[in-house]
This record gives sequence, structure tokens and C-alpha cells, in this order.
Amino acid sequence: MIVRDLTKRFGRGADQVVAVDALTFEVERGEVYGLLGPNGAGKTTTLRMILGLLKPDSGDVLIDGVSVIKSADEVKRRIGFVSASAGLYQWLTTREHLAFFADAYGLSPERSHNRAEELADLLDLREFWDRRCAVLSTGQKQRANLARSLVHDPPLMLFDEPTRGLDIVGTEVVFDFIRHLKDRHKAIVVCTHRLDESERLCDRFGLLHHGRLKHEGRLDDLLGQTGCPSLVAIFNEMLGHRPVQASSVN
Ligand SMILES: Nc1ncnc2c1ncn2[C@@H]1O[C@H](COP(=O)(O)OP(=O)(O)OP(=O)(O)O)[C@@H](O)[C@H]1O
Repeated sequence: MIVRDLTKRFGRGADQVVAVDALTFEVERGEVYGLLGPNGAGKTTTLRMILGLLKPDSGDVLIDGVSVIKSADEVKRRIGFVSASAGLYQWLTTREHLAFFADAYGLSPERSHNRAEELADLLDLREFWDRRCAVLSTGQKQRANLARSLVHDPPLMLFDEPTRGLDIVGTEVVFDFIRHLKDRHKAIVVCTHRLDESERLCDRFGLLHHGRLKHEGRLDDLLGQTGCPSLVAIFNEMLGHRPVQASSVN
């Protein structure tokens, strides 16, 4: 995926906010890219533009050479999206969800059946396969949600706070899923506030502040460039935030 000079402003005049400001980055197949930033940095706005849900003021996104400006529907077919808040239909079972989304993406009935079987094995869905999503546990819902996102086997996967609200086991399921996608040569973007998790998961990072990339690179490169000991320290420096020193507290 190539994000090129993406810009989005909201409002007018003195109230105008430049949510995303000439943002450029690339994510290779088989790479996990952490798009990180504080509240209001522009992460969600960026994801919405990549997904073709929000029109940029300028710039473009190319997925396998297909432009979101020229062919938003083509781009949508090439993306799987996982968000902590993305809803499942409460009255559908997991099996029905996969069939519904496979149909929406235009898979043949045979391909839909085969994908459902593969995903049921991959994410261990069979124990709650025919239960309505309303009665599933948070972890089961997240597994159903992960399966739904991958039903059309897209080349690009976007994750927005994928572990929010999950316990350690649920978090590991998400991690294993992302590692599986990496092994399958997907391009993967993860937005999260969990810097410790992103350090474990991501190959490369883009640190966003006021809609601009302030730092980009592999963790070692970022630590070397900034002289900071951790991502948290880089964040604090970027935000001009000085942690309280124990010795300075009376
Ligand atoms: N529809 C909108 N109308 C006006 N301003 C908006 C709109 N959407 C986002 N913004 C503003 O754009 C900026 C970027 O918001 P965005 O939601 O992209 O940040 P974020 O990095 O996802 O934040 P968070 O981590 O809190 O979800 C913020 O200042 C926000 O208030």
C-alpha cells in the first residue's frame, strides 16, 4: 500500500483543523506497520480515507496499484478491517456472518463454504459456530470479528485498537492472527495506544502528531535517531511531556 501526500481538513477559517497533513508512507506485503499517535493525531481519519469512507482534500492511496480516488469500491474489496468497536450483527450466528460477508464480497457459494471452513479451523470457531453473536463472550466475538474481516482474503489488513477490552488470552489470539497474516504476505497496518504491544508486533513504525509523521522507521532506527530508550520515551519527547521524577516530588 502507498499513502501519498494525504491531506484532510475539517471546518473553516479559525476553526479549521488539519487532521491529516501531507501524510506519506508505504507498507510492504508481509510487513506489520504500526501507525501510532496520541489522541487526535489523525489515525482514524487516515484509516477512513484508506478505506474510501472519507474523501481526502488531496493525495491518494494505492493498493496493489488501485487508487482510492479513482476506484473506491475496488479498494474496499482489497481491505480487511478490524476495529474494537466494529459491530457484529447481534442476531446472526458466526456461520451466518461469514456467509453474509462472503456474499457481499461476491464469493461463489463453494468458495464461501471453503473460506468458512478454513477460518473456523484457524480461529477455533466451531464451539460457538451456530450461536447468535448476542450471546458470545467478548473473546468469542473478537474471533468471529477477525474471521469476518478475512473472509474475502484481502491483500491489506487494517487494525484499529484490535486488543481493546481483551484479556491476555484474547490479546494473544489477535497477535497470532496478525502473525498468520504476515506469514500469508498481507500488508498490515495496526493503530494502537498500546506501545508495549506494538513493540512486540510491528516491524516498522510511523509516529503521527498533528496529522504529520514525526518519526518513521524500525524500532532500532528510531531509538538510534532519537537517543531515547523506548517508544514511550520517544512519545513523551514528541509531545513535550516530561515524566515526573520521583526525586522531584516532595
Ligand atoms: N468529522 C470531523 N469533524 C471535525 N473534526 C474532526 C472530525 N473527525 C476528526 N476531527 C478532528 O481531526 C483530528 C484528528 O482526529 P482523529 O480522530 O483522526 O484522531 P485519532 O488519532 O484517531 O485520535 P484517537 O486516538 O483519539 O482516536 C482531531 O482534532 C479531531 O477532533
